[in-house]
Amino acid sequence: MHSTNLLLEEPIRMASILEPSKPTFFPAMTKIVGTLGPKSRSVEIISCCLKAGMSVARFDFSWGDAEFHQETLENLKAAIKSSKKLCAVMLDTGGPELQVVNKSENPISLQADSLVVLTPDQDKEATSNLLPINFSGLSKSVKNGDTIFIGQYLFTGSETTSVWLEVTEVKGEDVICLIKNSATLAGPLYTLHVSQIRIDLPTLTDKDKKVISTWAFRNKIDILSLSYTRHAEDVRHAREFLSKLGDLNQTQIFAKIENVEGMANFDEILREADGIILSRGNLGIDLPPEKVFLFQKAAVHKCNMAGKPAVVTRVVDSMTDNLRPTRAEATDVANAVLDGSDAILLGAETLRGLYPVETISIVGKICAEAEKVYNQDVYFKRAVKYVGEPMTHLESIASSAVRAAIKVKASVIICFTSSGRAARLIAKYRPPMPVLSVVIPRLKTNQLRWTFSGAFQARQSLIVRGLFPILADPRHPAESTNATDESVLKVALDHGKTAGVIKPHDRVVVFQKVGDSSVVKIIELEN
Ligand SMILES: Nc1ncnc2c1ncn2[C@@H]1O[C@H](COP(=O)(O)OP(=O)(O)O)[C@@H](O)[C@H]1O
Ligand SMILES: C=C(OP(=O)(O)O)C(=O)O
Ligand SMILES: [K+]
Ligand SMILES: [Mg+2]
Repeated sequence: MHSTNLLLEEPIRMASILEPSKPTFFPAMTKIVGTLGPKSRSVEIISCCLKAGMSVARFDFSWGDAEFHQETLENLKAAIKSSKKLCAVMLDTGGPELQVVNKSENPISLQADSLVVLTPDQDKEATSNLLPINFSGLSKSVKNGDTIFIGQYLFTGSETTSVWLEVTEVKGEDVICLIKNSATLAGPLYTLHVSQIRIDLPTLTDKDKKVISTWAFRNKIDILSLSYTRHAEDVRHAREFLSKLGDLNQTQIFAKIENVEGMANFDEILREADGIILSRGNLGIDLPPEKVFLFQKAAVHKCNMAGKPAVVTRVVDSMTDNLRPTRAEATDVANAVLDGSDAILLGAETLRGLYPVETISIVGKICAEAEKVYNQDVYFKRAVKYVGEPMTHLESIASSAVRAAIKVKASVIICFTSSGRAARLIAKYRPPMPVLSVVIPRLKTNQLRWTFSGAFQARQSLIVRGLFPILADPRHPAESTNATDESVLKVALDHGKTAGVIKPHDRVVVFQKVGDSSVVKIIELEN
């Protein structure tokens, strides 16, 4: 590989490593998505999560019912209000997920070198030799020698509750497997992953559609996380479904790449999706271990070049019950940032972990350190080269804004945006300083009522590295006149000052569109 692929500012003085990190108003430019569940659903804990740096809350419908998630969401709203921190809401679908059906919920011990039968007959009791599952097509999909993994929901890999099976025989609808390691399945939800096998179920299931048209519709979710996306068509289909549900036509779709089929169709999926989640939990099982990092580097790079957010999952599993991550995990978080990720998604750590707040805080600190040595210069040149010439006016000005901000050592970039597009384009060039994206609402009508756009767009930028949104007052006219021009800018500057990112005599780069032209201006503050 070419040496410029090392996206690290060099050289680093060893002594500088020990310099304590300066406290900043925000933990990191990289965003943190927290999965909310039993250990992270009180107003108090969620407030602490927000203050520690969580900017997106994930509600995973693989698990829990709508009522449970609604209660958590109401608490999230209260926490947002009291902590004055913005947070986007992400709904994660169940999708074609295979599950063990264990009605009694009694623990089941599986012995290495014994046989176990997977059966679609859900009336049967789960035992050490028989596991009912929620899918009748398994016997048609697998063949002898295939590998099946069964793990607790949000398995971390370090439990003694995960088991590997090898298919030895297919008998009617049953699949007979050899147990490769001893394990005890204890807990309410166990998922199955069959390595590199296509599961003949729709990506958006009937259950998912029901949840979206009720829970998601009621709560106007910002981001749909589409589990097990395998084709661009999956994204198009989900988009069409959302488009008929009122405000959900503004919801973004993040495709979760969880298996080799999604990986093989990555380019076309990326074209359709608004962002990508690298679901390393499932993908880490589908791929041979030695290939996981290659996928990550290639996928994050493609997302960066497309200017679409890349989210990496399963980073500090061991923090589910430990106060410190392992060395490998801490290094992995930093590498995800150096690879160019926008956000880190926490699963078991925040959902059922003992230390949800500490986890967010430590991950934020690691991200911040990695950002400091991220080789923006190499990245910038690569991004410009990738786009080629001629660039669109907007992209040319957006990248120039980032360059200007670096050259004049601006403390922030202020970007006016309505759709969020301009802010995302600036973020694409990975400025080392925060971007305050001032979202200017647009008045729109569906012939029944007038509404303002902007709220979705502001929250959706909470998953993009470096973007910090401010929703402008809708009473300001969208068209910038000289009078409003200064006033909205002043609100943004005041916001930056209160937040501590802008100080007297700082330089600030402002990006805006005036009429049809994109404009960058550099302002030097007096006080
Ligand atoms: N200084 C300013 N004060 C208030 N509004 C502004 C200012 N500068 C630009 N705007 C408005 O912000 C909006 C930005 O939206 P737009 O340029 O369409 O961005 P995008 O392509 O990101 O949606 C425009 O309506 C523009 O008139
Ligand atoms: C986040 C993941 O998926 P799930 O929704 O099953 O947690 C993953 O596989 O990494
Ligand atoms: K899920
Ligand atoms: Mg998964």
